[in-house]
Amino acid sequence: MTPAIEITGLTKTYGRSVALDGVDLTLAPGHIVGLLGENGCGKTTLLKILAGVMQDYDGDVRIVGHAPGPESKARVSFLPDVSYLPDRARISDCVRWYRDFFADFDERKAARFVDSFGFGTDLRMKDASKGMREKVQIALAMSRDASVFLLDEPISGVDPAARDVLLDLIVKDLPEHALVLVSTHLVHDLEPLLDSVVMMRRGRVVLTGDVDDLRAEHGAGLDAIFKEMHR
Ligand SMILES: Nc1ncnc2c1ncn2[C@@H]1O[C@H](COP(=O)(O)OP(=O)(O)OP(=O)(O)O)[C@@H](O)[C@H]1O
Repeated sequence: MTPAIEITGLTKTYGRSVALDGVDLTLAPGHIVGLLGENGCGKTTLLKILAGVMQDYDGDVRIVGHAPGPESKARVSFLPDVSYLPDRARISDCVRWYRDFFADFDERKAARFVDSFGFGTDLRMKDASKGMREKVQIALAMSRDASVFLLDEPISGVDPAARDVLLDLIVKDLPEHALVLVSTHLVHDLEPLLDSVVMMRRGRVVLTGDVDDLRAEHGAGLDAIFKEMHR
């Protein structure tokens, strides 16, 4: 089966600063993978390149066999770590834009998700809290029938009780064979969801592995492994 993501020698610099330093990474479809690492280690940069929104890099990147571009973008659902929905938009507008823009968008699925939040589709983004915006953005991103979901810090703004609801939403009705690559600092919250992890440090991938294998090998949970690595 074609890898969901295949990266060879990926290097990205911002001026003299090296954000990604020769990243090699292959991820198979059908997994939920945590992208972990300290602040500034390159997670967002990596996700932006995979999403096709950052084009200036060296190395080879393939998403389901395609270099980042229109074909890969049609297969990738990207949730950035910033709020991108316009203030004036109502939730119903956002749902309509997604429907018009993405052929694989499931409007009924999105409506179910939004319904479950209980704040109605007339809500304007300017009146939504950070957490509410995050919920809407996750609902939109997860309502696509994508092959690869790239989620950058999806639950950082929501309260602990809402986190579980959103994590359920992320895994619920996931398209078969989809890869979910999710960056997070909330290792403990995401650990139950993850099949495997990619740990980064200073622009490099320093550890990859199956979560159960890592736990058995280190005799500790991901949080402890992460802290140990970054000590
Ligand atoms: N637009 C930019 N211009 C210059 N340097 C940048 C820019 N964006 C990121 N960087 C630098 O690139 C490196 C990687 O940043 P990136 O945002 O990818 O890290 P991150 O792992 O997502 O961090 P965090 O966990 O804090 O979100 C950092 O050193 C950062 O300062």
